[in-house]
Amino acid sequence: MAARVIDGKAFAATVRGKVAEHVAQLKAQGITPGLAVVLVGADPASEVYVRSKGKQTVEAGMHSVEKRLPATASEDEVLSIIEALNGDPDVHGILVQLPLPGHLDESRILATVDPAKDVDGFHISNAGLLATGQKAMVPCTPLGSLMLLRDLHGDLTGMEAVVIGRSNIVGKPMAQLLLRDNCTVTIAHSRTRDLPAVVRRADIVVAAVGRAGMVSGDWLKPGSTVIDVGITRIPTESGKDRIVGDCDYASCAEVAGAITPVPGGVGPMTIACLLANTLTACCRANGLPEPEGLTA
Ligand SMILES: NC(=O)C1=CN([C@@H]2O[C@H](COP(=O)(O)OP(=O)(O)OC[C@H]3O[C@@H](n4cnc5c(N)ncnc54)[C@H](OP(=O)(O)O)[C@@H]3O)[C@@H](O)[C@H]2O)C=CC1
Ligand SMILES: Nc1nc(=O)c2c([nH]1)NC[C@@H]1CN(c3ccc(C(=O)N[C@@H](CCC(=O)O)C(=O)O)cc3)C=[N+]21
Repeated sequence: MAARVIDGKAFAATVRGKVAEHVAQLKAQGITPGLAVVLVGADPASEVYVRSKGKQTVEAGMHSVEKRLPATASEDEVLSIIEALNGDPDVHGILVQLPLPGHLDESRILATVDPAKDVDGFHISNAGLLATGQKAMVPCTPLGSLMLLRDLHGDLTGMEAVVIGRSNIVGKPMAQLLLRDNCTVTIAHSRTRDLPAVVRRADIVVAAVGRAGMVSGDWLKPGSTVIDVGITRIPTESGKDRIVGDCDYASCAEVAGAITPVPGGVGPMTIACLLANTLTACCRANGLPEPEGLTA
């Protein structure tokens, strides 16, 4: 039987609608949540994301700030922009678009963002809070993936989850969230022996690798849920890029019980969760109760 297609695009629109409702309530009290995006250099893919983040921020009723620096910007210039945003009371969320140009020290830059405004959840203090089961800012892509899984399955307790990829921005926080929801979690990576056999154990597979079509349907346990985080750009004859995931969609959709498409799966959830995190940060900054259903 063909897998159910998990409509991340539609779910993300619902999340953004909830965020917009909360924002309207805050604005009635004279509070406008604000998100600042810092973009260093002009990577074309980053330009696309930053533009759609700005548009969706404004559509949700929030204040949107864009700080652009040339690819040649010095580390001190980037740090002083972040420090200014840390001190700006109209800004509740700060996102430094990755990847950064190679001459910049990414960990030093991310560590400069005020953890309370770290809507990406990349600051080590947020990573540590998440790992120790405390209230944190949770990275957007794992948070969005978890929302899709909870919507599909309700309680995840006892499920076997295999996360492929161990990056600090996707794989590791994803594994932490699944663990917190009582899954039995395995993290696989490039040194994993017999990856297909590991994946075959999984009720839930999260693929966050960046290798187009790597996971094939015959790796999957029939009926399992596949969350495809990967995004690889493939040039097409028309000159416009097409994006594909880490899973071979055609063969996986024959075996899985449910699968996220690329595009239209996890990607839109990432941006919706960025707005949700900005709202959460704004509520915390103002000592107000947090929105329900929009945090982990
Ligand atoms: N949809 C969205 O919103 C988002 C999508 N992405 C996409 O998700 C993907 C992953 O991103 P990110 O985590 O930043 O990537 P990284 O490159 O930081 O991490 C990739 C991970 O995949 C592992 N890996 C590489 N090759 C293999 C292999 N052959 N078998 C098993 N594991 C392997 C690596 O292992 P090792 O550690 O051993 O090197 C590493 O842990 C990318 O395609 C990215 O574009 C990212 C963020 C948001
Ligand atoms: N500090 C930081 N935080 C990030 O969250 C971050 C980042 N840097 N750098 C790049 C990655 C990638 N990322 C995506 C966001 C949205 C889509 C998205 O909306 N994708 C759509 C389609 C987009 C298209 O067609 O290109 C989809 O999958 O349907 C994808 C990927 C966030 N990232």
